[in-house]
Amino acid sequence: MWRRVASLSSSISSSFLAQTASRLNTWESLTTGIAQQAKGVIAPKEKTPFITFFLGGPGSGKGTQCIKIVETFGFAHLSAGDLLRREIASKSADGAMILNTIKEGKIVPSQVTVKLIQKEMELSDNHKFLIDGFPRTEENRVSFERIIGVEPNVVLFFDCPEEEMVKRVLNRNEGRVDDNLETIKKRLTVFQALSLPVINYYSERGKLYTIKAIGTEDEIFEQVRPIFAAFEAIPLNTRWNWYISALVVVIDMS
Ligand SMILES: Nc1ncnc2c1ncn2[C@@H]1O[C@H](COP(=O)(O)OP(=O)(O)OP(=O)(O)O)[C@@H](O)[C@H]1O
Ligand SMILES: O=c1ccn([C@@H]2O[C@H](COP(=O)(O)O)[C@@H](O)[C@H]2O)c(=O)[nH]1
Ligand SMILES: [Mg+2]
Repeated sequence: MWRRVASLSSSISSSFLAQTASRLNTWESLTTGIAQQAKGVIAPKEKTPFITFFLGGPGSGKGTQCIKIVETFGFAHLSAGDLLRREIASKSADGAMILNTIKEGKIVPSQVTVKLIQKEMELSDNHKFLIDGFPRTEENRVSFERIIGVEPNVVLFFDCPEEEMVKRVLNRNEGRVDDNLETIKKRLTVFQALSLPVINYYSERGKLYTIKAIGTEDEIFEQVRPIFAAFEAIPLNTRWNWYISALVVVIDMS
């Protein structure tokens, strides 16, 4: 259906098309969510989940902007890194393995991370999830889709120069075991090799919103705000809403 609408005119800007495709994908993923609920994979909730994946290199400013997104748009913030650090602090069975993996700048096995995210989603009363720093690898992505049974509605990517990311991480001063030059270099290599393919995957599906993550925190948020504001403006709870927004697109184009 969305492909038919999208092919009506080649003169529409690609960003507009990407936005439209994304809205239509929202419908696709909502119906997938409903199907998964029917199969009992995820607990039925009053509203279908709206999922944002927030990706970007170490120190690109994801966590900082999550605070603003939560304040403004009321998402539940799930930082994969924070969930893993909580496992270390609680000395859980996986704690020692997670600590070593983080010190090495490597990626924790998907099943461990996805289970932690799943638990938080199930415990939350919210239906809007801002999943920060995940999926880090294609295997993470596939594992999330298989276990949770839904795809993201929006994927945000913070594009930041390496020099700036290194500077920010070294100044962070939060006592993180991975905030040292040796681990940062490893994390940057892992990001390039394993996380960029995930970003490319979502770009090809028209779900990716890339932000140049340099400037002040407020300047960056002013680039982030319209992305979520657009989704707030058009609630997609029903098929009719969907058709209406598609119609608006067609009228806009003519
Ligand atoms: N726009 C900005 N300009 C300068 N410093 C910033 C900016 N945004 C965030 N910072 C600072 O950079 C550091 C890293 O930011 P943050 O923790 O939000 O990054 P992150 O993407 O979550 O990193 P990680 O993936 O390592 O968790 C923090 O000390 C934060 O205060
Ligand atoms: O999905 C994930 C997220 C994180 N990790 C590990 O944790 C650190 C820190 O993550 P931040 O998002 O920067 O807080 C990361 O370098 C990985 O080692 C992970 O394995 N999987
Ligand atoms: Mg962070």
